Amino acid sequence: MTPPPAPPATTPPKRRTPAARQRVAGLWAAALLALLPPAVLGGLGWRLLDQELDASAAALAADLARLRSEVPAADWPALARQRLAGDDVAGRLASVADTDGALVATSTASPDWPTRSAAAALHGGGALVLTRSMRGPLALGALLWLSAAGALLLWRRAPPADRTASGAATRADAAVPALRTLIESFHDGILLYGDDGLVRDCNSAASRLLGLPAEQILGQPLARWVDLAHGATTVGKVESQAHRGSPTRPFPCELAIARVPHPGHDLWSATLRDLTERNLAERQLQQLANFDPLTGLPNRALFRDRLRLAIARAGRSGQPMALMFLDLDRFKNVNDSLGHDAGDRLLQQVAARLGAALRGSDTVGRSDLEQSFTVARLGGDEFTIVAESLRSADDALRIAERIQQALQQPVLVGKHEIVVSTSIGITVYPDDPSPPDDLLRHADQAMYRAKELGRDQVQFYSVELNEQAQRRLQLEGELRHALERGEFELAWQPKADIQSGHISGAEVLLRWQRAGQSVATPDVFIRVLEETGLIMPVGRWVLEQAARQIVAWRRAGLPWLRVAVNLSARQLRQGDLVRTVSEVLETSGLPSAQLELELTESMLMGGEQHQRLLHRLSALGVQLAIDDFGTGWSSLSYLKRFNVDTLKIDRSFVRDTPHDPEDNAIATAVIALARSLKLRVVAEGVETPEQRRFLLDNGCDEFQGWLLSRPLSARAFEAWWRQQLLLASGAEVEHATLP
Ligand SMILES: Nc1nc2c(ncn2[C@@H]2O[C@@H]3COP(=O)(O)O[C@H]4[C@@H](O)[C@H](n5cnc6c(=O)[nH]c(N)nc65)O[C@@H]4COP(=O)(O)O[C@H]3[C@H]2O)c(=O)[nH]1
Repeated sequence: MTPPPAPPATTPPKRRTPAARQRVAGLWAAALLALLPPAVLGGLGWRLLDQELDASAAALAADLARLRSEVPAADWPALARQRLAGDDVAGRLASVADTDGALVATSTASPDWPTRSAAAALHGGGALVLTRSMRGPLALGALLWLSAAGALLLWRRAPPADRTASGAATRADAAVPALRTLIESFHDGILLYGDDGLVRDCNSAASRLLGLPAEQILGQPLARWVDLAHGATTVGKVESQAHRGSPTRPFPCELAIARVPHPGHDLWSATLRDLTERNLAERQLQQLANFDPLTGLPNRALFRDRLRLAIARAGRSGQPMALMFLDLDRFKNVNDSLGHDAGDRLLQQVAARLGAALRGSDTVGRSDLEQSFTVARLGGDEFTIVAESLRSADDALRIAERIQQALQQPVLVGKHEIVVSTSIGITVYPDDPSPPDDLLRHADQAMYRAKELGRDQVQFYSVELNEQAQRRLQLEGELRHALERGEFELAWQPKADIQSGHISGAEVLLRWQRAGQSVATPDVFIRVLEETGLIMPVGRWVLEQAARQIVAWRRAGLPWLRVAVNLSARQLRQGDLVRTVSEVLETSGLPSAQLELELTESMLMGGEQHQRLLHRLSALGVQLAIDDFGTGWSSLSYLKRFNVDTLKIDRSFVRDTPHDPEDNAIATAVIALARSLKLRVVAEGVETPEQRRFLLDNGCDEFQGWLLSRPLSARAFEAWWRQQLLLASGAEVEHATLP
């Protein structure tokens, strides 16, 4: 790039500054000072010369008068001429006149102009005029005056430092190289230039910044390299642009211009600071503050800004705008099973797919209007899209469907092919005329509803949804205090040997009893507990309560009973589960073999970390059971790798046995798998004698379900259990009557 032409180095017509006025006054004073001493000296010298001439004339006249009195009158003129020719009057013109004024004698000298004459009367008559040239003394005086005036003028115009005492001057002289070294050490480029804009001097940083040796910079106009939009002599600091190398490349700079007082004429200094790195750092900071580092999409902060602008535009144009909230379905499973790196890569690919799906004006089959989209990642697996310039809410639905289609294609993450689906919540402005934060909340609520409807769904926001969300918020608030208010209870559901019907254990199930309300089952609140993290203290409470109860029953004379406690994925991920379990065992006195932890399949797939954790739990002597087996990401290799003791056939597979061949096949396959891996297999949700018979015939070990007992309060369970024990001890017949 060729630098712009240098602006004319003119200074605007200006009134004299105080400094300039001071300088002029100084000059007058200097001139006066310079003039006065030579004038005084000259006057005095002139007078002295005059007196000396008068005295010489008087002495010569006396000499000539004596001569005239001593010689005869006829000889006197010749003697007079002889005397005048003597060296006394050398250089001076002397003329002697007789008493009648006739010229008697005259010397031969002819003094240069200007001359001065002195007359003396000859004793006895006649007169003498002595004339001498004043050129010599005058020339000397003029020379003296000039040199004095010159010296004074120079003194006046020299910088104050130069007018210091000689010692200080010596020090200043010595400081000059040090000053140069100092300037050379500056990282900023410094260029010195005159009113004409031509560079007089520069430090090596300037030459480095401009990418040229100093020789190629000196004598050249500064404007060749630096954009001087504000003028070359406008003192101040501005951000500008400079040009480096040849051919030149522009770079941003900070330009500071200062006036440098200098004898004779002012100089200017331009200090150049390269802003390339600073600007880069600023851009990086801005990037960090506004964009998600993983996907490069706008983050929540930038998204909020864009949403505000989009609302304003929609308000002006009257064209609806849709806000979509996307959440990937079962993303946690990917994270848990394939690890966070895989999860990250999946999110990156989803971001790219969203961008690709929305690119182009025919996104919703329209080319008449220029639509614009903002895709952002709010965090985790949550994405938002602002779609502007819609015709109606239908457009938003078509966009959502397009996104779903785009995401349905399998994503390759490492060696794994993953199929993701997404739940989408939509709210449309101005149908929903809420402020930005509420719009976001409404889209989020709609997304929640979409998830509840069974994933991979699209749901629009509605007033009813809002009410539902309000209820959830209220639930959350109430759950936060449920533990301290003692509102949680445990329900106990027995498990029995499928053959003998002997009680083999019990599963504890959480219940929430709010004052004045019916008992709530986990489907009402467990998800909220998990999402809010409240599952951590509540989960610990369940463990403690269950262990304490079993020990209390044992102390009350009942046999040991293996108790199964459900765990949430969050309890595995967060906190130190092994420590919690061992503390609970220790404080309660429950033998570890009497505790069974029920996990879901997806929890097994949390990679190495979960594997280690489960091994440590197993090392404590605790039993591990896989709940709802067959519903998740069943993987035989996981079963082998973890020290699992029990498989539980999910009740959804038990429900339609023995009538549904598919369920029969799954149930028998799980049993066969458990047998071959030497695991205990428990069927849950057994409600009918036929189901029990079918499971028994196929080799199931234990069963659990309403056929045996519904979940009971601790007191009811104890009573039921005692009765069962009684029956078992005295009346085997009773069991035999079980179908
Ligand atoms: N239709 C039918 N249902 C039967 C039958 N027998 C038992 N059930 C129900 O099946 C569920 C069995 O528990 P789950 O599969 O571990 O599933 C549990 C478990 O995953 C979770 N949960 C319960 N308590 C806790 C807890 O303390 N911590 C955690 N993290 N989760 C819990 O909540 C889920 C639901 O618990 P509940 O509502 O108590 O529902 C229980 C139980 O009441 C039957 O014959 N027919």
